[in-house]
Amino acid sequence: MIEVEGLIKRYGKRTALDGVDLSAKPGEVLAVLGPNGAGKTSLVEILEGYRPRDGGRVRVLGTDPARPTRAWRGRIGVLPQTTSVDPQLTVGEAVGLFSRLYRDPWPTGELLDRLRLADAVDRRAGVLSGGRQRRLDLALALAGRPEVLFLDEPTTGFDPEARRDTWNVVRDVAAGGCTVLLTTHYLEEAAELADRVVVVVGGRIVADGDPATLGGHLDAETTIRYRRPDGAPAVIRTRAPSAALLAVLREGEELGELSVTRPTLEDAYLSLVGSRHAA
Ligand SMILES: Nc1ncnc2c1ncn2[C@@H]1O[C@H](COP(=O)(O)OP(=O)(O)OP(=O)(O)O)[C@@H](O)[C@H]1O
Repeated sequence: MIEVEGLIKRYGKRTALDGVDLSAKPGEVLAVLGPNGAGKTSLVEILEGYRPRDGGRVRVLGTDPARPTRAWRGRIGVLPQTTSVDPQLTVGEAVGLFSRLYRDPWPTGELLDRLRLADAVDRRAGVLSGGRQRRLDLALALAGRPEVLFLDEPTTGFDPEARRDTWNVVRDVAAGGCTVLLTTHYLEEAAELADRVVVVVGGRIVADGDPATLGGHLDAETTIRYRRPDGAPAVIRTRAPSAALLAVLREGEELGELSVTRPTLEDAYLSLVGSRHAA
């Protein structure tokens, strides 16, 4: 669905993408993470056909986005980082207008229901709250039932409930076979949604793997924490958590506040980005 090899993007003397390789299969949800200025938006907008590249091979649904056709555009959905909806249009008008561009659109009423915007159908886009405006943007991205969906920071500024709602929509769309590529600053969002996480730092991919361990980039120690009977805290870091736990239990201790935690995506991300920044 997405194939990228040796992608280069320059702005004057500055190299924003420096030999990026990437691929995504049908129904896969891929999260692109990275600090500000890492090159995420450049990458996504090249794949969407909105920015030219300076080198490398790129195909989305078999087409080079540098030469987009109308038919190809009809098969991809785009949620840009900032809204592009005319603030004077009502929600119903905006979705209706977009739907007419596609051969087999998602029925407007159904789409608005799914995004919890049905009660706002007659409200102007410009007066919606930030979260609802973003959901309207998502409705427009989904209007054509895309095969590949690009989401640039889809839930920035959302409250937790709206974020969970949006995650469910994205999960449903992916379960229907749509490939989703999203950029996000929320590690929780990547951990919840993505089958694969790609970390970009300084225009290069520094890790590509599953969200639990980032493909083994993380030092996979487990932390066991508990309180001894005298109230003193104990912390054990180990690669063999079952054996360590058994050894403690054999001592006959009552383990207060026992917790066993695996490293999180955040740990992996921070260690990757931190070490690169320090380098
Ligand atoms: N139109 C442009 N002209 C010049 N430099 C640009 C342009 N767009 C991006 N850059 C530079 O290229 C680098 C990558 O920018 P890009 O917006 O792709 O990063 P990003 O990871 O999306 O950042 P953010 O998370 O802040 O959106 C940055 O150093 C940025 O300053």
